[in-house]
Amino acid sequence: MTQTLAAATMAAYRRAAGCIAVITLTNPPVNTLSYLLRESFYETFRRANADAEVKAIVICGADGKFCGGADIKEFAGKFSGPSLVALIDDVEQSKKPVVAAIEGMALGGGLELALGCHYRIAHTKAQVGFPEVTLGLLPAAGGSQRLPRLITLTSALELITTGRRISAPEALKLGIVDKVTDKNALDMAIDFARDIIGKPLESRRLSLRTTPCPPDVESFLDEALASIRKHSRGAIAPLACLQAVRASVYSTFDEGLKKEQELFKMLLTSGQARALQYSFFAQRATKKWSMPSGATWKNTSARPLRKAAVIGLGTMGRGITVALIKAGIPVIAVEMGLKQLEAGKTVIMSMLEKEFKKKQLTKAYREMAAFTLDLAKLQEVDLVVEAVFENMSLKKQIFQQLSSLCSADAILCTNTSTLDIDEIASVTTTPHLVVGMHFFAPAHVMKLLEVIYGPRTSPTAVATAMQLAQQMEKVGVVVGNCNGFVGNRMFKLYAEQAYFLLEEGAIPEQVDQVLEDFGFPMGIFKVSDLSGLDIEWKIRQEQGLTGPKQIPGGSFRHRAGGRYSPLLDILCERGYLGQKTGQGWYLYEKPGGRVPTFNLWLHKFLEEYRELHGIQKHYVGQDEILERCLYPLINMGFHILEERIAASPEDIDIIYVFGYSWPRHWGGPMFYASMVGLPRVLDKLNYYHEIHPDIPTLEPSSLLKKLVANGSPPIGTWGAFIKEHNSKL
Ligand SMILES: CCCCCCCC(=O)CC(=O)SCCNC(=O)CCNC(=O)[C@H](O)C(C)(C)COP(=O)(O)OP(=O)(O)OC[C@H]1O[C@@H](n2cnc3c(N)ncnc32)[C@H](O)[C@@H]1OP(=O)(O)O
Ligand SMILES: NC(=O)C1=CN([C@@H]2O[C@H](COP(=O)(O)OP(=O)(O)OC[C@H]3O[C@@H](n4cnc5c(N)ncnc54)[C@H](O)[C@@H]3O)[C@@H](O)[C@H]2O)C=CC1
Repeated sequence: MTQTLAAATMAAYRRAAGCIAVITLTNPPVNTLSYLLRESFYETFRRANADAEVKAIVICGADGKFCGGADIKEFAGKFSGPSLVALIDDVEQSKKPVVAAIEGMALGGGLELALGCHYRIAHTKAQVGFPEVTLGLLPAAGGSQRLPRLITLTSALELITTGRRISAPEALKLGIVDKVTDKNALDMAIDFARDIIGKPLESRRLSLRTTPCPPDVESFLDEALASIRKHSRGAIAPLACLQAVRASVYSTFDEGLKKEQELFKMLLTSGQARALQYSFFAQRATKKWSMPSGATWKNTSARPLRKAAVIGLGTMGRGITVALIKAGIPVIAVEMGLKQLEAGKTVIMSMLEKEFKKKQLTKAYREMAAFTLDLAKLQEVDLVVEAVFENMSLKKQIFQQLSSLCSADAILCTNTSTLDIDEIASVTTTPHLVVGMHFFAPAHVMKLLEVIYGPRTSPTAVATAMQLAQQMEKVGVVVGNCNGFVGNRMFKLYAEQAYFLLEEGAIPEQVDQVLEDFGFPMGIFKVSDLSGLDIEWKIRQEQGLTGPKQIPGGSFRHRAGGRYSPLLDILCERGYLGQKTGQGWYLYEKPGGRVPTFNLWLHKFLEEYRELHGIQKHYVGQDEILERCLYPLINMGFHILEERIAASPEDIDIIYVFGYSWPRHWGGPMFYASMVGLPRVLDKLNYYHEIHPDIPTLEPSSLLKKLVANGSPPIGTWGAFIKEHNSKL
C-alpha cells in the first residue's frame, strides 16, 4: 500500500511544445504537498531549471486538481523533507518564467505555490483560497506575505482571516489570477508560457513588491482587529492571520516571513489547531457511516429520489420543503387545514423567492412545490418527511395512513426530535423503510441532519437518507434510536444544569456570558428565548414530566427519579414563551423583539422561588457554570458511545459543531473532554455528584471511568475500548 502510494506520489515531468517543461503535481486524491511530493518537486524543478532546452516551466495538478495544500496529517508529526517555503522561493527566483495552470482548486499551500509562480492561469470552475484559518493556522509558506503584495489589503485580509474560497472569475477580478479560461487551462498555460519566454520577470516576483496600503492604514488595521475580536468567538488563528498581514505592511518580505513562521509555530502547538484539524477529518469520517449490522456505503445503495412529500408545514416543514427543492427534488406539501396550508404556502413561496434571488435559481424551482390537504396525492412519491406536532399518537396515525397510501417502496421519514422511531414504524407494513431524519431549525439553513435508524430500519433507508443529506449539502450523521437521539439527549442535560444553576443562585445573564465566552454564539437562555420556551415545555408534557399527563409519584422539584426544575414550566404557564411573547428569561421591547434586556420580574421571581423552596443561594462562579453545563453533556456522550447509539466520538462532535454551534476550535464535546483531560472531567463529575446526589446524570459513566483507568488514551483509540467495554456487558 505504502509502495503504491509512494509510486503514485510525484512531481511528474514532461516536455511540451519543445521548450516547455510541464511539472504535474501528483498525489491523489487532491495532490497535497506531502513530504514525498515536496521531495519529488524539488528534484524535478531543479531538473527543469538546469535543462538548457527548457525555456519556461508550467506547473499543474494531476486529475484536474491543481493542489489541495499541505498534507494536514503531517502537522501532527515532525516536519521533514524540503520546506515548502524554500521550494516556493526556488520557483519565484527561477530565471525561466513559471506559470501555474490551475484547474479544480489551489488551496492553502497550493495557492502559495501558485503565488510563487510568475503567472497564474485558471479554469473558470477552479476555486482558490487560504482555508488555513479554518484549520487553526495561517498561510505559512509566504502566503500571508505575498497575497497582500498582490491585491488590495482589504481583500487579502478578508481572504486570509476568513478562509473564504473564491471562484476563478472572482480571483481574476481581485488580481489573484492573470487569466481565466473555460477551455483547457493547461493548454492555455503552455501557449502563454511560450509567449513570455525572454520577457523580464522582476515585476512578477511578489516578494520584491511592497504592500499597497489604504491612506490611513493604521486605523484600518485597528478596525479590522476590533472586528475580528468581536466575531472570532475566542478563536486565535484569525488574530494571528491579522498579525501576519500587518507584518506584510510594516516589514520587509524576509522579516514578514519570519513573523509568519513564528505565528505558525505558536498556532501549530495550540490546542485550537489540533481541534480544528480533528474536526476536518471527523467531518469526512461521518460521511463513511456504518451500522452495527456492518452496513456501509460499500455494501448498500441509496434509492433514487424523483419526488418527495412533506407533511406539516409549520416551522420545520417549511424549511424542509425549501431544502428539498433547493436540492432539485419536487415536493408535495401537505397540511391538515386550509388555513394552515395557505399560511405554509405563502411562507414557502417567499422563502423560495429569496433563494431564487440569492442563488439565481431558475423559475422552475418555484414551480416544484405543490400544495394539498389530501394525503392520497402521495401515491407516487419516493420519500415522505413527516413534520407534524411532536405527538406520538398523531405521528402513528399519519404513518398508518402513509403505509396504505404510498407505494410499497417509499421511504418514510419522521422529523421527530425525541420520539421512538421504532414505535412509529410499528404501525406501518414497511418498518424497514422507516427512518428518522432529524433536521435542525431553520431546516433550509442548518447544516446538520441526524439520520436515525431503529432496530428494523434497513441499510437502504439509511443510505437513501444519507444520500439525500449530501444532495441537500448537509452533514448527515447516522445514529441509533433512543430518546432525543444524540444531540437532544445530550442537550437536555446542558439545559437542565442551567436551570439548576438558576435555582442555586445564578442569573441567566451570568450563565449566558460564560457560555458565550467559551465560544457559543448565544448562551442557553438566549437560545431558549429565541426558539420559544414552549418547545421544551411540550416535550416535557409528552414525556409525562408536567401538565395534564404528568406521571404521578414525583414532587415539585423531584420527578422521574431525580431532581427536576419546574422553572421553565412556570414561565410557560404564565405565557412567558421567549421572544415571541416579548418575555422569557429576558425581557424584549415587544413581542417578536430581538434584543434581550434585564428581566426584573424574573430576578424577583427567582428570589421568591428560592425562599419558598428553602434553597440556599450560593455564589456560582465561572468555572462552576462551565463545568456544570458542559461535563454532564459530555458524560452523556460517553453513555451514548457505550450504548453504540453513536458509532464514534467524531460523530458526536460533528453533531455538536454543526447542529448546536459548539465552537469548532474546541473540536466538539468529546474532543474537548480529551483536551481538558479525562481525569479532570471524571473528578469534577464525582465532585458535583457528591454535592448533588439527587442528580443521577452527574454520576460518571462507566466508559469514562474505564478510559481514565486505562491512562486516558487519545480520542482516536477510544473505539477499541468501547468495543472491549461492550463485549463485556
Ligand atoms: C515550516 C512549516 C511551513 C508549513 C507551510 C504550511 C503551508 C500551509 O499554508 C498550510 C496548508 O496548506 S494547510 C491545508 C490547506 N488546505 C485545505 O484546507 C484544503 C482541505 N481540503 C479540502 O477543503 C477538500 O478536501 C478539497 C476541496 C480539497 C476536496 O474536497 P472533496 O470533497 O473533493 O474531497 P474530500 O472528501 O474533502 O477529500 C478527499 C480526501 O482527501 C483528504 N484531504 C483533503 N485535503 C487534504 C489535506 N490538505 N491534507 C490531507 N488530507 C486531505 C480528505 O481527508 C479525504 O480523505 P479520505 O476521507 O480518506 O478520502
Ligand atoms: N421546531 C424545532 O426547532 C424543531 C422541531 N422538530 C420536530 O419537527 C416536528 C414539527 O415541529 P414544528 O415544525 O416546530 O411544529 P409546528 O407546530 O410549527 O408545525 C407542525 C405543523 O404540522 C401541522 N399538522 C398537524 N397535524 C397534521 C396533520 N394531521 N396533517 C398535516 N399537517 C398537520 C400543523 O398544522 C402545523 O402546521 C416535531 O416533531 C418537532 O419535534 C425537530 C427539530 C427542530
